[in-house]
Amino acid sequence: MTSNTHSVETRKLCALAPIIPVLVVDDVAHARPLAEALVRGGLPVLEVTLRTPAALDVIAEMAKVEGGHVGAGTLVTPADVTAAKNAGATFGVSPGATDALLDATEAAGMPMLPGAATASEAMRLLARGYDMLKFFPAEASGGVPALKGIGGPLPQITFCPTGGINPDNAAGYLAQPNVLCAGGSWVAPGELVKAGAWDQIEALARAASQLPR
Ligand SMILES: O=C(O)C(=O)C[C@H](O)[C@H](O)COP(=O)(O)O
Repeated sequence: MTSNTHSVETRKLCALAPIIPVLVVDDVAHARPLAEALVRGGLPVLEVTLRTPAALDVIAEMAKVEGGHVGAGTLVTPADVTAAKNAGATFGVSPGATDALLDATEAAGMPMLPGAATASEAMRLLARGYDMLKFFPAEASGGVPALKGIGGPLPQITFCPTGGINPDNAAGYLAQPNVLCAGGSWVAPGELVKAGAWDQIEALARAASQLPR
C-alpha cells in the first residue's frame, strides 16, 4: 500500500504499549479509577467495548484521564461510530469490517483498527488502505500458527491479535514479526473492577506493559 494508508494513526497507538486492555464496564462510577489504574500501570491505550448500556458514558469519563487514549470497541454500524465519536472516543476497533462501517469512520476522521481473521479479509482491508488490523478471534482463528501463515505472503500487514490472549500466551504472539500489540481483557477482570481493586489492576497492567515485543 502507498503512503495514503488509513492505519498511520492506529499504528502509532498500537506502538505505545504491548497490550490494549479490552474493557467491559457496567458502572460509569468505575470508569475513571479504572482508566487511571491502567494508565499508571503503563497501558495508556484503552478499548471500551460498546457492549454495556453504560459504555458511552464510560468513554466520556475515561477520556478525561490524562495520558490515556480511549477508543471504542465493538463498532458495528455507522451509528456506533457517531455515538462513539460524540462520547469522546479517539479511535475505533471492530470485530470485522464492512464498507459502510469504514465509510463512517473515514468520514468521521476516526482512526480505525478493523478486524480480520482470514487472508481474504486482510487483503480486502489492505486494498482499502488498512495495514494495521485486529486479528479476531485470535485463538479460535488459529492463533500464532495462523498469524505466521498469513505473514508469509502478506508481511506488509501488522496485527493486534485479540480474543483468547492471556498472560501465558501473550509473549508468543508478541514475538511474531507481524504483531505490534495484543488486546486482552485479563488486565481488568470484572470481579476486580466491581470490587474497586485498582491497585491489583494497576499491578496486572504493569506486568502486561513489561511484556517484551
Ligand atoms: O467486543 C469487542 O469488540 C471485542 O473486541 C471482543 C474482545 O476482543 C474480546 O472479548 C476480548 O477477548 P478476551 O481477551 O478473550 O476476553
